Amino acid sequence: MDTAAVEVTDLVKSYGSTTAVAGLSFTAPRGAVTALLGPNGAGKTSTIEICEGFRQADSGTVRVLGLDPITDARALKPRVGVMLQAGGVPTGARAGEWLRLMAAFHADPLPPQELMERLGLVSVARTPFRRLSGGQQQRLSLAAAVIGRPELVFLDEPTAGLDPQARMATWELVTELRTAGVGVVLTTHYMEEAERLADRVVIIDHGRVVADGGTDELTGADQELRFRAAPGIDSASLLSALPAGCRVEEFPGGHYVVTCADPQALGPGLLATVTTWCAAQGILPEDLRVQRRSLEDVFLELTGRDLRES
Ligand SMILES: Nc1ncnc2c1ncn2[C@@H]1O[C@H](COP(=O)(O)OP(=O)(O)OP(=O)(O)O)[C@@H](O)[C@H]1O
Repeated sequence: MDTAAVEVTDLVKSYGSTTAVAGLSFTAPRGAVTALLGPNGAGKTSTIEICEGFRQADSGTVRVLGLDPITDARALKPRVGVMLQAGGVPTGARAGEWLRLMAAFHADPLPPQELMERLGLVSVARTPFRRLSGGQQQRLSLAAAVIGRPELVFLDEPTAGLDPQARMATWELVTELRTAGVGVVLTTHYMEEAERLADRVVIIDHGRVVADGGTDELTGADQELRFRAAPGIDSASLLSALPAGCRVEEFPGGHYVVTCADPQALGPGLLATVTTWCAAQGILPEDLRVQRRSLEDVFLELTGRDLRES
C-alpha cells in the first residue's frame, strides 16, 4: 500500500506533428485529490487517458496503484473509476438501467438510487443517454465512475458546462470520496475548482508541468496587493511612497504586485497609500485586491499568460 496512486515519469505523447505531452512527470498520492490544471490544449486529457489505459504513450512510464494501466488493465478495472469527457455510455442506454448494470459488476456498490438522487438524475432515470442534456450525461458518467467504490477515480473536466447547483453537487461528492480515502485525479481548467478541491495541484502548460505542489504551498500564506494598470507605470516612484521592506513588481506587463517583508504592513494604510499614489499619477487601478496569491496568479507569473484567456 505504500505506492502512490499514480506515478507518471517523463511522459511523451504526440499526434502527428502536435506534441500534446512533452516530458511530463508528477505523482498523485492515495486518499487525496490531485488536480491537473491548465488551459485548453495543455495536454491534460491526453495525460489522464494514458493513465486510464485508453491511450498508449510514445515514451515515459505510468504506474497506477503500482501497476501498468495497459498490461494490468484487468487487475485495475475493479479498483479504478473512470469518468470520460465524452461520457463513455452507450447512446441508447437508459440512465437508471445503466447505473444498475454498472452496480451489478461490483461486489459492494453504492446504492444506484441514492447516487441518482444526489446527482439530480431521478427524473431522467428512464431517459436514454443520447436524450440527456450535456450536464446530465456528465453526472451519469460521474455516477458510473464512483458506483463501484473504487480506490482511485479519474475525472476528466468533471464540471465543465455544469450549472452552479450541479457543480456544487459534484464538488461535494468529490470531497466525500476523498474523506472516504479514495484517491481522485481530476483535470480542470477552472482554478476555483482546483483551489477548492485539490490537496495537490499540477499546473500544466504546453504538455509540461510548470508547477507542482500542495495547494497552500503554491499559493503561499502571505497576502499580496495586486492591481492592473497600463504597462510601464513608474514602479520606483510607487515604491518610494511605500514603507521600507515592501517590493513592487510588474509581471507580465500591466500586472502589478506589492509584497511586504512584514505581512502586517499590508493593511488599510498601505492600500490607501497605493490608491493615493495612483490618484496623484492619474492612474485608475483595476482589479485592486489584497489577498493570498491564487492559482491564477501562479499561472500568470510562470507563463506570462492568463489561465482564463489562454
Ligand atoms: N486524437 C488527437 N489527434 C490529434 N490531436 C490531438 C488529439 N487529441 C488531442 N490532440 C491535440 O493535443 C493537444 C493536447 O490536447 P489535450 O486534449 O490532451 O489537452 P487538454 O489540456 O485536455 O485540453 P482540453 O481541456 O481542451 O481537452 C491539443 O493541441 C489537441 O488539439
